[in-house]
Amino acid sequence: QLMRLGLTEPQKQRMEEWVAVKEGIAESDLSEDFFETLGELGHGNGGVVNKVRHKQRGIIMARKLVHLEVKPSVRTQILKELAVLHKCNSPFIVGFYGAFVDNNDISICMEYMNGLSLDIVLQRMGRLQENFVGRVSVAVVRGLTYLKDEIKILHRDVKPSNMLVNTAGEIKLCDFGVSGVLVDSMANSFVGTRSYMAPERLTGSQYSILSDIWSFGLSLIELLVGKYPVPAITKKEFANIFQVPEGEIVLADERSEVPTYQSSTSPASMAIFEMLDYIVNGPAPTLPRNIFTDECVDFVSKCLKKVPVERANLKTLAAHPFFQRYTQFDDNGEFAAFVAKTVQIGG
Ligand SMILES: O=c1[nH]ccc2cc(OC[C@@H]3CCNC3)c(Cl)cc12
Repeated sequence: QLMRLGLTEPQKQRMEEWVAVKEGIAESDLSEDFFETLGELGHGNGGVVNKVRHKQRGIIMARKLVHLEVKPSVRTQILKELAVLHKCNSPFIVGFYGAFVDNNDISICMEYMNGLSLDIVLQRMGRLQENFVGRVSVAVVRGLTYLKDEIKILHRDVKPSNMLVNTAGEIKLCDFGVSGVLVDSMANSFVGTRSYMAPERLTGSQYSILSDIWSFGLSLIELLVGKYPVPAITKKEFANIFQVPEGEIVLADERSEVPTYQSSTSPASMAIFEMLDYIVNGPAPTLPRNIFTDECVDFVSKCLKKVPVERANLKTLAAHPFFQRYTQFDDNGEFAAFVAKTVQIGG
Protein backbone atom coordinates (compact mmCIF):
# COMPACT_ATOMS: atom_id res chain seq x y z
CA GLN A 1 0.00 0.00 0.00
CA LEU A 2 1.57 3.26 -1.06
CA MET A 3 0.83 6.15 1.24
CA ARG A 4 -0.06 8.71 -1.37
CA LEU A 5 -1.06 11.32 1.22
CA GLY A 6 1.11 14.40 1.15
CA LEU A 7 3.38 13.20 -1.62
CA THR A 8 4.34 15.58 -4.41
CA GLU A 9 4.11 14.42 -8.01
CA PRO A 10 7.89 13.79 -8.25
CA GLN A 11 7.78 11.83 -5.00
CA LYS A 12 4.90 9.68 -6.28
CA GLN A 13 6.84 9.13 -9.50
CA ARG A 14 9.96 8.04 -7.61
CA MET A 15 7.91 5.73 -5.39
CA GLU A 16 6.34 4.00 -8.41
CA GLU A 17 9.77 3.62 -10.03
CA TRP A 18 11.11 2.15 -6.80
CA VAL A 19 8.26 -0.37 -6.44
CA ALA A 20 8.78 -1.50 -10.06
CA VAL A 21 12.51 -2.09 -9.47
CA LYS A 22 11.83 -3.80 -6.19
CA GLU A 23 9.24 -6.17 -7.67
CA GLY A 24 11.98 -7.33 -10.01
CA ILE A 25 14.04 -8.52 -7.07
CA ALA A 26 12.91 -11.67 -5.30
CA GLU A 27 14.36 -12.76 -1.93
CA SER A 28 15.88 -15.69 -3.84
CA ASP A 29 17.84 -13.14 -5.89
CA LEU A 30 19.65 -12.04 -2.79
CA SER A 31 22.56 -14.17 -1.78
CA GLU A 32 26.32 -13.86 -1.54
CA ASP A 33 27.34 -14.97 -5.01
CA PHE A 34 24.82 -12.79 -6.84
CA PHE A 35 26.78 -9.68 -5.93
CA GLU A 36 29.90 -8.04 -7.23
CA THR A 37 31.50 -5.65 -4.70
CA LEU A 38 32.42 -2.30 -6.25
CA GLY A 39 33.89 -0.63 -3.16
CA GLU A 40 33.35 0.44 0.43
CA LEU A 41 30.89 3.26 1.14
CA GLY A 42 31.37 3.62 4.85
CA HIS A 43 31.57 1.76 8.09
CA GLY A 44 30.27 2.30 11.58
CA ASN A 45 27.05 1.42 13.39
CA GLY A 46 28.42 -2.08 13.82
CA GLY A 47 28.97 -2.97 10.19
CA VAL A 48 30.56 -2.10 6.88
CA VAL A 49 28.52 -0.76 3.94
CA ASN A 50 29.67 -1.74 0.46
CA LYS A 51 28.58 -0.51 -2.93
CA VAL A 52 27.59 -3.68 -4.80
CA ARG A 53 26.18 -4.61 -8.17
CA HIS A 54 23.57 -7.34 -8.57
CA LYS A 55 25.09 -9.35 -11.42
CA GLN A 56 21.91 -10.63 -13.07
CA ARG A 57 19.83 -7.50 -12.65
CA GLY A 58 22.64 -4.97 -13.02
CA ILE A 59 21.20 -2.99 -10.09
CA ILE A 60 23.59 -1.01 -7.90
CA MET A 61 22.85 -1.41 -4.19
CA ALA A 62 24.31 -0.54 -0.81
CA ARG A 63 24.87 -3.71 1.15
CA LYS A 64 25.42 -3.47 4.90
CA LEU A 65 27.30 -6.43 6.37
CA VAL A 66 26.80 -7.03 10.07
CA HIS A 67 28.99 -9.70 11.61
CA LEU A 68 27.08 -11.40 14.40
CA GLU A 69 28.05 -14.48 16.40
CA VAL A 70 24.53 -15.44 17.44
CA LYS A 71 22.59 -18.71 17.56
CA PRO A 72 20.77 -19.65 14.32
CA SER A 73 17.43 -19.14 16.08
CA VAL A 74 18.43 -15.56 16.91
CA ARG A 75 19.54 -14.94 13.31
CA THR A 76 16.18 -16.21 12.05
CA GLN A 77 14.40 -13.87 14.46
CA ILE A 78 16.48 -10.93 13.22
CA LEU A 79 15.63 -11.70 9.58
CA LYS A 80 11.96 -11.93 10.51
CA GLU A 81 12.10 -8.52 12.17
CA LEU A 82 14.08 -6.97 9.28
CA ALA A 83 11.24 -8.06 6.96
CA VAL A 84 9.28 -5.14 8.43
CA LEU A 85 11.54 -2.94 6.24
CA HIS A 86 9.58 -4.18 3.20
CA LYS A 87 6.67 -2.15 4.55
CA CYS A 88 8.74 1.05 4.72
CA ASN A 89 7.65 3.03 1.67
CA SER A 90 8.45 6.69 2.24
CA PRO A 91 10.40 9.33 0.29
CA PHE A 92 12.28 9.95 3.56
CA ILE A 93 13.33 6.38 4.37
CA VAL A 94 16.07 4.60 2.40
CA GLY A 95 14.69 1.78 0.24
CA PHE A 96 15.13 -1.85 1.30
CA TYR A 97 15.59 -4.75 -1.16
CA GLY A 98 15.87 -7.53 1.42
CA ALA A 99 18.17 -9.19 3.91
CA PHE A 100 19.89 -12.56 4.06
CA VAL A 101 22.33 -14.50 6.24
CA ASP A 102 25.61 -15.90 4.99
CA ASN A 103 27.62 -17.77 7.65
CA ASN A 104 27.88 -15.30 10.55
CA ASP A 105 27.15 -12.25 8.44
CA ILE A 106 23.78 -10.61 8.03
CA SER A 107 23.46 -8.67 4.78
CA ILE A 108 20.99 -5.80 4.52
CA CYS A 109 20.52 -4.74 0.88
CA MET A 110 19.40 -1.15 0.46
CA GLU A 111 18.85 1.59 -2.11
CA TYR A 112 22.16 3.20 -3.13
CA MET A 113 22.29 6.93 -2.33
CA ASN A 114 25.05 8.40 -4.47
CA GLY A 115 25.54 11.46 -2.24
CA LEU A 116 26.37 9.10 0.68
CA SER A 117 25.79 10.08 4.33
CA LEU A 118 25.88 13.58 5.81
CA ASP A 119 28.91 12.81 8.02
CA ILE A 120 30.82 12.25 4.76
CA VAL A 121 29.32 15.42 3.23
CA LEU A 122 30.53 17.33 6.32
CA GLN A 123 34.03 15.90 5.90
CA ARG A 124 34.03 17.22 2.34
CA MET A 125 32.23 20.55 2.74
CA GLY A 126 32.95 21.57 6.32
CA ARG A 127 29.39 22.57 7.09
CA LEU A 128 25.98 23.07 5.41
CA GLN A 129 24.30 26.43 4.85
CA GLU A 130 21.10 27.07 6.80
CA ASN A 131 18.67 26.60 3.91
CA PHE A 132 20.12 23.13 3.17
CA VAL A 133 19.86 22.18 6.84
CA GLY A 134 16.24 23.39 6.63
CA ARG A 135 15.58 20.89 3.86
CA VAL A 136 17.31 18.16 5.87
CA SER A 137 15.07 19.08 8.84
CA VAL A 138 11.88 18.61 6.81
CA ALA A 139 13.02 15.19 5.55
CA VAL A 140 14.14 13.96 8.99
CA VAL A 141 10.99 15.13 10.80
CA ARG A 142 8.80 13.55 8.11
CA GLY A 143 10.88 10.35 8.18
CA LEU A 144 10.64 10.08 11.98
CA THR A 145 6.90 10.80 11.77
CA TYR A 146 6.48 8.04 9.19
CA LEU A 147 8.43 5.53 11.32
CA LYS A 148 6.39 6.44 14.41
CA ASP A 149 2.90 6.63 12.82
CA GLU A 150 3.12 3.94 10.10
CA ILE A 151 5.76 1.48 11.36
CA LYS A 152 5.29 2.17 15.09
CA ILE A 153 9.02 2.34 15.80
CA LEU A 154 11.49 4.93 17.04
CA HIS A 155 14.69 5.54 15.08
CA ARG A 156 17.05 5.25 18.12
CA ASP A 157 20.14 6.36 16.25
CA VAL A 158 19.54 9.77 14.65
CA LYS A 159 22.84 11.35 13.60
CA PRO A 160 24.41 12.80 10.42
CA SER A 161 25.89 9.43 9.36
CA ASN A 162 22.38 7.95 9.25
CA MET A 163 21.09 10.71 6.96
CA LEU A 164 21.66 9.89 3.28
CA VAL A 165 21.44 12.15 0.24
CA ASN A 166 21.54 11.75 -3.54
CA THR A 167 21.94 13.91 -6.65
CA ALA A 168 18.16 13.85 -7.17
CA GLY A 169 18.09 16.07 -4.07
CA GLU A 170 16.50 13.40 -1.88
CA ILE A 171 17.28 13.06 1.83
CA LYS A 172 16.54 9.76 3.57
CA LEU A 173 17.03 8.12 6.97
CA CYS A 174 18.77 4.76 7.41
CA ASP A 175 20.00 2.47 10.23
CA PHE A 176 16.95 2.82 12.45
CA GLY A 177 16.28 0.20 15.11
CA VAL A 178 13.74 -1.86 13.21
CA SER A 179 14.87 -5.16 14.72
CA GLY A 180 14.79 -5.18 18.49
CA VAL A 181 16.84 -8.37 18.62
CA LEU A 182 19.48 -6.86 16.28
CA VAL A 183 19.58 -3.68 18.40
CA ASP A 184 20.05 -5.77 21.55
CA SER A 185 22.67 -8.07 20.05
CA MET A 186 24.66 -5.01 18.94
CA ALA A 187 24.00 -3.11 22.17
CA ASN A 188 27.57 -3.38 23.43
CA SER A 189 29.06 -2.66 20.03
CA PHE A 190 29.06 1.06 20.68
CA VAL A 191 32.34 2.26 19.22
CA GLY A 192 33.21 5.91 18.90
CA THR A 193 34.03 8.93 20.99
CA ARG A 194 30.82 10.91 20.55
CA SER A 195 27.25 10.27 21.54
CA TYR A 196 24.00 11.66 20.18
CA MET A 197 22.09 10.06 23.03
CA ALA A 198 19.71 12.24 25.03
CA PRO A 199 20.46 12.91 28.72
CA GLU A 200 17.51 10.76 29.86
CA ARG A 201 18.81 7.88 27.75
CA LEU A 202 22.32 8.21 29.19
CA THR A 203 20.87 8.09 32.69
CA GLY A 204 18.87 5.00 31.80
CA SER A 205 15.37 6.46 32.14
CA GLN A 206 12.42 6.16 29.75
CA TYR A 207 13.39 6.33 26.06
CA SER A 208 10.85 7.98 23.76
CA ILE A 209 10.47 9.85 20.47
CA LEU A 210 11.72 12.88 22.46
CA SER A 211 15.11 11.17 22.74
CA ASP A 212 15.25 11.00 18.93
CA ILE A 213 14.40 14.73 18.87
CA TRP A 214 17.43 15.50 21.09
CA SER A 215 19.71 13.52 18.73
CA PHE A 216 18.15 15.43 15.82
CA GLY A 217 18.89 18.79 17.55
CA LEU A 218 22.50 17.84 18.21
CA SER A 219 22.83 16.74 14.57
CA LEU A 220 21.45 20.08 13.35
CA ILE A 221 24.11 22.07 15.23
CA GLU A 222 26.81 19.76 13.89
CA LEU A 223 25.52 20.24 10.32
CA LEU A 224 25.27 24.03 10.68
CA VAL A 225 28.60 24.61 12.44
CA GLY A 226 30.60 21.63 11.15
CA LYS A 227 31.61 20.63 14.67
CA TYR A 228 30.20 18.16 17.22
CA PRO A 229 28.77 20.54 19.84
CA VAL A 230 29.90 18.79 23.05
CA PRO A 231 31.56 20.28 25.05
CA ALA A 232 30.08 23.68 24.24
CA ILE A 233 31.49 25.52 21.24
CA THR A 234 33.01 28.72 22.58
CA LYS A 235 32.54 32.30 21.30
CA LYS A 236 36.11 32.26 20.10
CA GLU A 237 35.51 29.07 18.09
CA PHE A 238 32.32 30.49 16.56
CA ALA A 239 34.14 33.72 15.70
CA ASN A 240 36.88 31.72 14.03
CA ILE A 241 34.59 29.33 12.14
CA PHE A 242 32.34 32.12 10.81
CA GLN A 243 35.12 34.67 10.44
CA VAL A 244 33.42 37.41 12.49
CA PRO A 245 34.83 39.42 15.44
CA GLU A 246 34.37 37.60 18.76
CA GLY A 247 32.42 40.59 20.10
CA GLU A 248 29.74 39.97 17.47
CA ILE A 249 28.98 36.46 18.72
CA VAL A 250 25.91 36.46 20.96
CA LEU A 251 25.31 33.07 22.56
CA ALA A 252 21.62 32.34 23.11
CA ASP A 253 22.17 31.80 26.81
CA GLU A 254 25.15 33.84 28.00
CA ARG A 255 26.46 30.85 29.92
CA SER A 256 28.33 31.96 33.01
CA GLU A 257 30.94 29.24 33.20
CA VAL A 258 32.04 26.21 31.25
CA PRO A 259 32.83 23.46 33.77
CA THR A 260 36.44 22.32 33.79
CA TYR A 261 37.54 18.91 35.00
CA GLN A 262 40.60 18.13 37.13
CA SER A 263 40.85 14.42 36.44
CA SER A 264 43.70 11.95 36.44
CA THR A 265 42.14 9.52 33.93
CA SER A 266 43.79 9.10 30.53
CA PRO A 267 42.85 11.71 27.89
CA ALA A 268 40.85 9.23 25.78
CA SER A 269 38.56 7.83 28.47
CA MET A 270 38.43 11.26 30.17
CA ALA A 271 37.20 12.65 26.87
CA ILE A 272 34.42 10.07 26.71
CA PHE A 273 33.47 10.34 30.38
CA GLU A 274 33.71 14.13 30.26
CA MET A 275 31.52 14.23 27.16
CA LEU A 276 28.78 11.98 28.59
CA ASP A 277 28.94 13.77 31.93
CA TYR A 278 28.70 17.11 30.14
CA ILE A 279 25.60 16.04 28.20
CA VAL A 280 23.88 14.97 31.42
CA ASN A 281 25.07 17.77 33.72
CA GLY A 282 26.20 20.59 31.41
CA PRO A 283 24.12 23.27 29.70
CA ALA A 284 22.27 22.30 26.49
CA PRO A 285 24.19 23.27 23.33
CA THR A 286 22.83 26.38 21.57
CA LEU A 287 23.45 28.34 18.37
CA PRO A 288 24.70 31.94 18.40
CA ARG A 289 21.83 34.33 17.70
CA ASN A 290 23.26 36.53 15.01
CA ILE A 291 24.92 33.95 12.73
CA PHE A 292 21.67 32.07 12.09
CA THR A 293 18.07 33.25 11.69
CA ASP A 294 16.03 33.53 14.88
CA GLU A 295 13.67 30.78 13.67
CA CYS A 296 16.62 28.43 13.16
CA VAL A 297 18.07 29.20 16.61
CA ASP A 298 14.64 28.70 18.19
CA PHE A 299 13.92 25.45 16.29
CA VAL A 300 17.20 23.92 17.45
CA SER A 301 16.82 25.14 21.04
CA LYS A 302 13.37 23.48 21.26
CA CYS A 303 14.97 20.16 20.23
CA LEU A 304 17.71 20.49 22.86
CA LYS A 305 15.76 21.07 26.06
CA LYS A 306 17.48 18.94 28.70
CA VAL A 307 14.12 17.98 30.29
CA PRO A 308 12.23 15.70 27.84
CA VAL A 309 8.74 17.09 28.55
CA GLU A 310 9.96 20.63 27.73
CA ARG A 311 11.37 19.42 24.38
CA ALA A 312 9.48 19.91 21.12
CA ASN A 313 7.73 16.87 19.65
CA LEU A 314 7.29 15.99 15.96
CA LYS A 315 3.98 17.87 15.74
CA THR A 316 5.30 21.13 17.17
CA LEU A 317 8.42 20.90 14.99
CA ALA A 318 6.30 20.41 11.85
CA ALA A 319 4.32 23.56 12.79
CA HIS A 320 7.44 25.65 13.50
CA PRO A 321 8.22 28.68 11.26
CA PHE A 322 11.70 27.30 10.45
CA PHE A 323 10.19 24.00 9.22
CA GLN A 324 7.36 25.78 7.38
CA ARG A 325 9.89 27.93 5.54
CA TYR A 326 11.18 24.82 3.73
CA THR A 327 7.91 23.10 2.92
CA GLN A 328 6.60 25.98 0.76
CA PHE A 329 8.50 25.15 -2.40
CA ASP A 330 9.35 21.65 -3.50
CA ASP A 331 12.04 22.45 -5.92
CA ASN A 332 14.97 20.57 -4.46
CA GLY A 333 17.05 21.46 -7.50
CA GLU A 334 19.36 23.68 -5.46
CA PHE A 335 20.02 20.93 -2.92
CA ALA A 336 20.50 18.40 -5.75
CA ALA A 337 23.13 20.67 -7.28
CA PHE A 338 24.87 20.97 -3.90
CA VAL A 339 24.98 17.16 -3.53
CA ALA A 340 26.37 16.83 -7.07
CA LYS A 341 29.15 19.23 -6.07
CA THR A 342 30.02 17.14 -2.99
CA VAL A 343 30.14 13.97 -5.12
CA GLN A 344 32.48 15.70 -7.55
CA ILE A 345 34.75 16.82 -4.69
CA GLY A 346 34.61 13.36 -3.14
CA GLY A 347 35.79 11.69 -6.34
O1 LIG B 1 23.89 4.42 -0.21
C1 LIG B 1 23.63 3.97 0.92
N1 LIG B 1 22.48 3.28 1.14
C2 LIG B 1 22.16 2.76 2.35
C3 LIG B 1 22.99 2.90 3.45
C4 LIG B 1 24.22 3.64 3.29
C5 LIG B 1 25.10 3.83 4.39
C6 LIG B 1 26.27 4.56 4.20
O2 LIG B 1 27.18 4.81 5.19
C7 LIG B 1 26.88 4.57 6.51
C8 LIG B 1 28.13 4.78 7.29
C9 LIG B 1 27.87 4.76 8.74
C10 LIG B 1 28.86 5.72 9.33
N2 LIG B 1 29.26 6.59 8.28
C11 LIG B 1 28.79 6.13 7.02
C12 LIG B 1 26.56 5.10 2.95
CL1 LIG B 1 28.03 6.01 2.81
C13 LIG B 1 25.72 4.92 1.88
C14 LIG B 1 24.55 4.18 2.04
